[in-house]
Amino acid sequence: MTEPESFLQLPTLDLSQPLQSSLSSLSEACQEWGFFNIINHGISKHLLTNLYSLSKQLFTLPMESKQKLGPSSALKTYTPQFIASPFFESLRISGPDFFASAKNSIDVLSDPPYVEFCDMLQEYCTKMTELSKRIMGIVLRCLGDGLENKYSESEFGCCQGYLRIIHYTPPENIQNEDVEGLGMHTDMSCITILNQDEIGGLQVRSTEGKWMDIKPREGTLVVNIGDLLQAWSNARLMSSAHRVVLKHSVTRLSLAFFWCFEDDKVIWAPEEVLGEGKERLYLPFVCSDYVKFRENSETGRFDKVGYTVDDFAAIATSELVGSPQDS
Ligand SMILES: O=C(O)CCC(=O)C(=O)O
Ligand SMILES: [Fe+2]
Repeated sequence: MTEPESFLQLPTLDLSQPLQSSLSSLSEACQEWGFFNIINHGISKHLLTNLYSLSKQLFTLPMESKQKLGPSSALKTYTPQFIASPFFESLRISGPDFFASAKNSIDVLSDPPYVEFCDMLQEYCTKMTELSKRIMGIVLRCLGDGLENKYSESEFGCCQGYLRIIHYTPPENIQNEDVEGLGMHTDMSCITILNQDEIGGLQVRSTEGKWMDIKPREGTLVVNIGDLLQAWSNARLMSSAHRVVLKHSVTRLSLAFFWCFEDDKVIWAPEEVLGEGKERLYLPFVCSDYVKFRENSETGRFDKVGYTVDDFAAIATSELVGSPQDS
């Protein structure tokens, strides 16, 4: 496995400041890495500490309990270890009614249920929804003047979010080796907002194939562009491959909020977004068809390099994989 050679210095968007001064560094970061940091985002330390502590408790429940929400249950909100990786498990909370989604799962898991946990998840996800809308607007501004007003509602107005609480349990006694907690992949979202704990381990792959650490910083959330936005922007915004490496024998917890197009949305870059003189790079495709393609090609194949939207809809490879219109 390649050793990361350095850590990546990403631009930080301060949401309490006027945007103008950071717009050009942000545009560059979105094109080159598809990753940037945000601060002063309105998520309190208190909320995060409580969410982390209750989430950790939840993952210490016995496997028989957690399996009640596993892939063969009715809810399917829990992903046990050995699906994404041997060390990764997660719980999914879906919108638009985050409280109901959290309560459905937590009622099954614990008796008595943690109502305060559902309240916190509702608060966190509602804030993430507001943040996602705001950040989407900013990213559209990076693509050009006037695009925020033009497309925020018309193209992104039906986006929905979901949260994944992710718990990593590394093997004991890791010694000078990188253990992948989550293998190389791109996100299937428009944007993802990630809170990683102080353990670190998130890495992004450069175009030359070098792994760069994205170090955790207190009070900072990481935003990254996902495949849906890469395709919608005709690859002017980059959905970079990333992974999580476990370097210490301690558990790690992260909160990943995915902001996605509605299932039946057809992804097709508007003319004005294509970029000057640029050809179209993607065939139109239906969002849920891409999600299905990824699920079918990845389940139980955590040792394989992940597929991306380029494998699914890039015009150059369309003859190999077939376009969604053919099926
Ligand atoms: O756990 C992390 O820090 C990253 C998770 C991630 O990349 C994902 O769930 O897509
Ligand atoms: Fe990811």
